[in-house]
Amino acid sequence: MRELNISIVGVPLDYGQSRRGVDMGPSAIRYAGAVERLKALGHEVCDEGDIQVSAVEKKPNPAERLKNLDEVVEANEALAQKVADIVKAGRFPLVLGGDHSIAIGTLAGLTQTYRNLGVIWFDAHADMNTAETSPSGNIHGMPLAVSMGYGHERLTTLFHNGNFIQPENLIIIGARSVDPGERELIQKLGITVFTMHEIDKYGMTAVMEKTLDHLKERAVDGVHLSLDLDGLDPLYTPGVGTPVDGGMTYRESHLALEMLQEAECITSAEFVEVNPILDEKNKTADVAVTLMGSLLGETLI
Ligand SMILES: NC(=[NH2+])NCCC[C@H](N)C(=O)O
Ligand SMILES: [Mn+2]
Ligand SMILES: [Mn+2]
Repeated sequence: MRELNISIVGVPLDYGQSRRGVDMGPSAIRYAGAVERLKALGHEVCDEGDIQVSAVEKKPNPAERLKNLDEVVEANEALAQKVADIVKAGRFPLVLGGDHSIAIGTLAGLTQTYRNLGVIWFDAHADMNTAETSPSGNIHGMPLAVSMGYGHERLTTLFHNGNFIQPENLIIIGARSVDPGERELIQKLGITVFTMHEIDKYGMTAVMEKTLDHLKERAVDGVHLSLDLDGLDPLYTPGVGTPVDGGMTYRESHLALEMLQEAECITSAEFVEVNPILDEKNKTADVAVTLMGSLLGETLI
């Protein structure tokens, strides 16, 4: 097993969507024992604390296409800088959300160093809306579009050196709620999506083998795993703001991450959308931590 120098960064941000509570995700994940679990596997772990997120009152503003744009930009700029510094120090960034808009900052930080980054996006959603296509105005539904250069200029230029994620380097796994504008962009860019249909039909083993083969063919120089806990079925992860029935099982998700561990390809990861207010006895954060274990070296025997 690879022994890593892991830097944990919490992002207590909930401005990328409308429900409060997901800002407490990092605390819930720490409480579930993330640091201890990873140390027990032999990794060196440094908890670098949380990114500062300014506290303002969330006011619905019907004229605002993108909700809380200033706050989302500010937190993501700080996160991008932090992630870039962690990578430059030769460490493995492990980012704890927070809503999924934080992937904008994580990916902007990573692409400072990685020129041909692969991204595995584990999610019920495609998160590929723009201001024009979004049904909600929630920025957590937009980070993938932004990371490929589509969307509001303040988001696409955030901490940016013009090095976007190549659409061919992106793989979405577990999708089952895709908006019309997202479907168009997926088709236009030829994004690889393994929806629940493909997972049901071929099984998770085949889906992960195809994912790994694809990234190898693309000759990526790093692979980021962005794991939205709503990718799993809400039976297992009820503490998320936008649950969608018919998701991946607990074992399918573990298998996927165990296969990524066996392939030793992941160079950074983030776990997002844990909302302890909506959760049942911290179940969703507990699942996030057991998944981190599988991703980073835990085996059943
Ligand atoms: N990261 C998430 N949970 N995203 C949910 C997005 C839901 C919907 N597609 C929207 O754009 O509003
Ligand atoms: Mn989602
Ligand atoms: Mn998401």
